Parts: sequence; structure tokens; C-alpha cells
Amino acid sequence: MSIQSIFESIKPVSTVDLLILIFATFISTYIFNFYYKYYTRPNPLPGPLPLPFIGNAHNQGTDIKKFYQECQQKYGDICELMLDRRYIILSRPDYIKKLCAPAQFFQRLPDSPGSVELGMHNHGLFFNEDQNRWNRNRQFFTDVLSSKFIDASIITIHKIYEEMDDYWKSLGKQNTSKKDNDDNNNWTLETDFSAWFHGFINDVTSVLSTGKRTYSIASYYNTLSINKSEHPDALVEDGNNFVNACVKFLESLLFFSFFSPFARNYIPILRGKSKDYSNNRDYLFEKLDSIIKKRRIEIEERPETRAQTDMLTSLITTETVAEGENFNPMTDLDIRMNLVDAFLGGSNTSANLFCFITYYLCKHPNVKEKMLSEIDSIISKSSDKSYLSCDNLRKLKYCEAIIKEASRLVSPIPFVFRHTITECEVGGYIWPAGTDFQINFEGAHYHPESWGNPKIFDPDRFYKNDGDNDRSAWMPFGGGKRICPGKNLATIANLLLMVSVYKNYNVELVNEHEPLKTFSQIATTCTELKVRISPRT
Ligand code: HEM
Repeated sequence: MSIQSIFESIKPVSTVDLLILIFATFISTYIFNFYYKYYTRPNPLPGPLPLPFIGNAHNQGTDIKKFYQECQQKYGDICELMLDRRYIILSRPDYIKKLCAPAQFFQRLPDSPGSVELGMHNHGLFFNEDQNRWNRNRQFFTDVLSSKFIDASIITIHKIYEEMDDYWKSLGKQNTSKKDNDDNNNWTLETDFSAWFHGFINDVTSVLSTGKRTYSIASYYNTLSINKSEHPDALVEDGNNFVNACVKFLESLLFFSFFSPFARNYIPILRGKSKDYSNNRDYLFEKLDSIIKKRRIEIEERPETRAQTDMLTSLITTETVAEGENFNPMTDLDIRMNLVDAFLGGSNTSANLFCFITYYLCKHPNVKEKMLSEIDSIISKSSDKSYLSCDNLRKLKYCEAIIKEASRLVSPIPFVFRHTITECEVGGYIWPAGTDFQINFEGAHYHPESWGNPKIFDPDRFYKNDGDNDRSAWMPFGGGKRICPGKNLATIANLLLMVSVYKNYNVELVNEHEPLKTFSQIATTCTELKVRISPRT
């Protein structure tokens, strides 16, 4: 065949073929580049093989806690993961302590398009990586969560608890035969503590942060009872929508952090989800903005309301001090994001922790007995709990040890991020500035080098000093500059709930062979906890 006939046999390329060719070249160059970078990365660590475009998102699955456990078992205390970027996962106490050291490693995440889209970038605390602006908001959180606020919170928590207690009695009596109906102490109720305490803490957080109720427990009671709560339906429904929006916003944080804008905008399933989360963000922000606006007007019209102790009133009235500029009031945007942080940080975490405590107490009757004798000896049955002070509750040292042990075994926040801005050494490797770490708390909380019999529930490890346990490896509230500002409030709230519930009720698991039901994303949620309660006589 002559050269001329070869050229004649080549057909002209159609536009479609050309586009396919360009697309295929683009994809293969991307894949080649992706794996070239992967195989030539500095300090290669073991970890699941990432896929182009989605990295290890498919390996991570839906339950982050399980994924971390598998990673630690398969790849050890330091391994890696690819999502929107490379992350080094740390599961060993001394590596983690290094990154949570005071004042060092301030940044949680580098600037990301996701946090900008969610409206959280450099506002509030969680996604605020601008030290000056963060200092100002953090100072505010520290001031507002003072012991005076915590003492006032005890009264709020107790008041809402009493309402929940009335609902339990009403439901318990509805379930009991008519003959016994008049006896306030003769009823039992099988119910889901997870649903009650999520609703309860939502109500509490809402009052503490905005001064207004969400009526979550009333709404839950209405779904179970033949009688209805006395709160108007419209308020209950409105509160419910608000709570659902907060929960969804929390879910969206990981989604926006881990998927790149390309994946969120062009991969069909992700695009739908991204739109849904964006609409939810808009609804939540509008709602909060209108609450802020109304409160500003209230404060202007009735200056005496400045004395209210809720966070929103303090946020509006506090003359905050920023570096170089004194007495600068907070903008509505900052107020909104601080409120979002209080909701995100405060509600799910504390509710879940109380469920974990309940689960372990029901599984360990000897611990429950010891706890009850401490409560009975320190707090008399008749004492009016609305006057229980922080100091009083802090005397419950064994109860505090139970809280610590439950949060060691199930960390309400399974992991946090750290982003380095200087070179550092971790795990025997030198890491350049700009490295991203994920800190797996349960890796540290179960590490055999720090804890004797780490899988066993034993509050004594925080009660007695037996030398078998390195308590500094306990970090459910994080550490360093970014340590949780709600730590004291959460501990006091849980102590108060332990006193209120266990002093007055016998609590047992409906199915004591069932494992604790949890689901982990940005927080570890107790999805259901069926218990049987009856008055303790
Ligand atoms: C059992 C309850 C709680 C647990 C386990 C918990 C856990 C955590 C953890 C692990 C962090 C990240 C710390 C780090 O990066 O080192 C954090 C941060 C935070 N928490 Fe909590 N928390 C709880 C309750 C609360 C409460 C009641 C509030 C609010 C009143 C709150 C507000 C916050 C805020 C605003 C941050 C961000 C702090 C910052 O970036 O400066 N948390 N929390």
C-alpha cells in the first residue's frame, strides 16, 4: 500500500470524536497526575488506596468512628487518608498531645471554599482561623460561660427537666391500669431516652443561647400521648423546624469540608445534596437573623431586658474588645455565627453523653449503686434542685468520674482537625507547614499504653489514683487553645441530670443484650436508647 493510499484511507475526525478525544486526554492526564503525586508524596504512610476525584470518601463510608477503628487496626497509630486533600490520622496519645499542646497548632482547617460557602469562614469559633477575630469571640464565650451563667443555667435546666418529668408521669400513668392511676408512684414507662434527651438539650440550649424555647420535648410528648402539651401547636412546629435545620447544618459541615467544589457542583448525587444543604443554611440563617433583629428592638424599647442572662442578650450588649480597637460592638453576622456555634457545640454532644452514661450505668449495677450512695449522701431527696449550685454538684466526685469514663469509651466528638503553619515532628516524621491532621480521640482513649483494660467501663480509673492509667490521654473536649469552651457547662449539666434522673427513677435497659446504638459523623449520636423507668420509692 502506498503512503498516499494510507493518508486517503484516514477519515476526517468528527467534532464528537474530537471532543471525546480531548475529554479522554484530560481524564487520563488527571489520573496520571493524581497517582504520580500520590506515589511521590513525602513521608508516605499506610492507608487505603485513594481513587481519582473522590479520594477515600468511599472507604470512609457513613460511620466515621468505625472507619477510624478499622484504620487503626489495619494501618496502625499513624496512617493517611485522601479527601479534598491529604490528611494524616493520629490515634496515639503522645502524637495527639503534641498537636493539642497549649498555644501551639491554633489552626483547625486551612481556608476552604466549603467553610466560605457555609458562611462560617472566619466567623464564630469553629471555622474561625483568623486569630484576632477568634480571640475576640473566644473571650466572649469565656466571659459568658462564667460560673454566674452556669449557676443561672442550672435553674433553666431544672425548670425544663421538671416539664419533661411531668410528661413522663403523664405517659407512665396512661400506660398503667386505671386502678393504680391515682398513685403517682405506681407506673412504669418504656421510652426512648435518646429522643427525650436530644429534645431536652435542644430546649435548654435554645433558652440559654437565645432566651427562647424550641418546645422539642413538648413536640415529642405530643407524638406519644393521647393528651397534648399546653404549648401552642404553631410554636411547637416552628421550634421543631428550627431544631431539624440545626441538625442538618451540622451534617453539612463534613460534606462541605470533605468534598471539593468540583465534586459538589458536578457529580449528580452530590450536587442535589449540596443544594439541599445550601437551602437549609439559608433557612437557618434567616431564622437566626430575625431572632437577633427582634431582640435588638426589644432591648432598645425595654432597656431593663439587658439584664437577661441568655447569650444573645450578652452578645448584643457586650462591648467587646478587639486588638487595637476598644469597645467595638459585635456585628449581626458575628452574633449569628456565635449562636450557631453554641447550638452546634452544645446540643447534640451533651444529649449523647447523657445517653452513653445511662447505657453504661444500666450495664454496671455496681457502679450505679455506688453513684446512688454518693448522690444520696451529698444531696438530700427534698433539696430543691433549682438551688443546687455548681459548687454543690462539683462535690459529686464519683459521678464526675462516671462522666469521664463514659466519654472515654464513647467520645461525643470522634475527631478534630489540626492544620500546621510551621514545620513539626510527629510520629517520627518531619511534616512541612500546611499539613492536615485528623485526631482520632478514641484511638487515644483505648490505647493500651495509656489505659489498663481499656475496653472495660471502670470509673475508678478517674476516681482513685492507681497508677494504671495515664489520665492525660483523656481528651474528649480536645486541647490547647481550641479546647471546648463549653466543657464546664456540659459537665455540670450532666451532673445535674444524673442527680435529677437517678435520684428519682429506677432506670433499666429494655433489652439489656442490645449493644449501644450509635452513628458517627462530626459527632457520635446515640440513635436510640430504649429504657424502662419507674419512680424510685
Ligand atoms: C459533652 C459535651 C461536649 C463535648 C464532648 C465537646 C467537645 C468539643 C471538642 C472535641 C471540641 C474541639 C476542641 C479542639 O479542637 O481541640 C469542641 C469545640 C467547641 N465546643 Fe464543645 N463539646 C461539648 C459541649 C459544648 C457546649 C455545651 C458548648 C457551648 C456552650 C460547646 C461549644 C464549643 C465551641 C464553640 C467549640 C469551638 C471552640 C474553638 O474553636 O475555639 N461545646 N467541643
